[in-house]
Amino acid sequence: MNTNLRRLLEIAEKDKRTIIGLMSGTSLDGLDVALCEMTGHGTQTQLVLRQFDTMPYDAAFKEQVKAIFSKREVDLEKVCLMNAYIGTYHAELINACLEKWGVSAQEVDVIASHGQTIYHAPASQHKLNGMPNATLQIGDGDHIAVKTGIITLSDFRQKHIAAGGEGAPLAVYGDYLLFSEKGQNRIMLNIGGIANFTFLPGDLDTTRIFSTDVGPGNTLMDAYVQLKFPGKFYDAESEIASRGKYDAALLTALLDHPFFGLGFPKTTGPELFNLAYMEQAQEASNTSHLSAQDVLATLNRFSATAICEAITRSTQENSFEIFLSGGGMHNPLLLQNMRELLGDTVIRNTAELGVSPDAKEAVLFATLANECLVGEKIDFGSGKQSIPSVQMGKISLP
Ligand SMILES: Nc1ncnc2c1ncn2[C@@H]1O[C@H](COP(=O)(O)OP(=O)(O)OP(=O)(O)O)[C@@H](O)[C@H]1O
Ligand SMILES: CC(=O)N[C@H]1[C@@H]2OC[C@@H](O2)[C@@H](O)[C@@H]1O[C@H](C)C(=O)O
Repeated sequence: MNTNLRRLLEIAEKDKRTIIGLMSGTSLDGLDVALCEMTGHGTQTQLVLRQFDTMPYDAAFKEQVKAIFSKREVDLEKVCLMNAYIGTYHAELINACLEKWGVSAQEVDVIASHGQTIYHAPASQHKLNGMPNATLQIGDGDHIAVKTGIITLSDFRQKHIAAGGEGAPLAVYGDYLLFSEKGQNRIMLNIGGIANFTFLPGDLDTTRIFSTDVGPGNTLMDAYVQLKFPGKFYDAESEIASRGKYDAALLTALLDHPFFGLGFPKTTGPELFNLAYMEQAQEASNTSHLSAQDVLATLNRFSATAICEAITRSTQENSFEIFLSGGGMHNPLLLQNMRELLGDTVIRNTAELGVSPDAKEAVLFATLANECLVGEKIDFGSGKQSIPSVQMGKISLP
């Protein structure tokens, strides 16, 4: 038997697995690297987060990715090159983390790599009859496996689509396995570039679990800051937006899109929520004259409104607690706007559940890899909210 295949079987038979989860999102702030120790599987999964770092991307790399990111027309050669380049770059960042942590590659059983989404095309957005939901993440897993010497699982989203989903959100699997709590309805809300949440019922009725994107999180605010304030990547501590006030006419125009009328679940991305979307709303509301501070305050209110309206529209429960994760939770004005819109709803974060909010998405991919290696079918959701019951991840042997 191939020695790597034998190694894979040995890993699957271990009581405890050491898995590195990776996440690189739409903000392009860096590669999230989470070193996880996992025992069990399914609802018996036990996780210890041993190490976590976000390895920052250099400015040149951010520009290289942005040149091929969420655009209908791109230089195909650049896409081809970046698939290999990102795989190699991620491998280098992983090796740097292992050295920093004093962990040898031999101690790591597998890597779970999300890769870098460069285009997301659910049928509700591409509207091409007869064509499937589709999504594309690059950063090839074979390059990571060879350059770290560690078996690597990658490209998780394709199986989700093959089994009837839109390739996202995948957080629902880890949210359900790690954060369900009897007697407490929970909303696991991730505020990344795009905001998404999972509803976890306190009665543990798995047919009532669902997960959906809700609209922009940080992505529009970040894009606008990068446009208007060169050298800045985001509105740290909402310092800029806090000096403005939101414009009701622009907010109404931003919310006036068919996406917000779609049922749940649904997914989206910067393919829709981008600067062109904002400029169209400004033209429609005759608000192109607004100051940068007022526009940013309005984009902040827009994200908060999209999030809160989706939660209240989709959750029939009269009591639930929200657990935040993702970088948007560090945006004070966004949280203030959400509290205004949600009243006395309790807003906490996943650190209170033992998982750093910044590490959560990388941890979720480690959980998906664990399920691929030792999990069994999980049946949850129902009807249109049904969630593909599949193990995900392509396996790359070093
Ligand atoms: N101190 C802060 N003040 C305001 N915003 C912040 C702060 N820290 C982080 N953010 C926001 O969080 C973003 C990074 O968050 P995160 O890493 O979750 O994004 P992401 O990985 O792109 O998410 P996703 O993959 O879900 O799109 C930053 O681009 C910024 O918008
Ligand atoms: C195609 C893609 O990369 N989607 C991301 C994006 O970022 C947030 C939201 O949109 C979510 O649906 C998803 O990532 C998280 C990790 C998910 O799949 O749950």
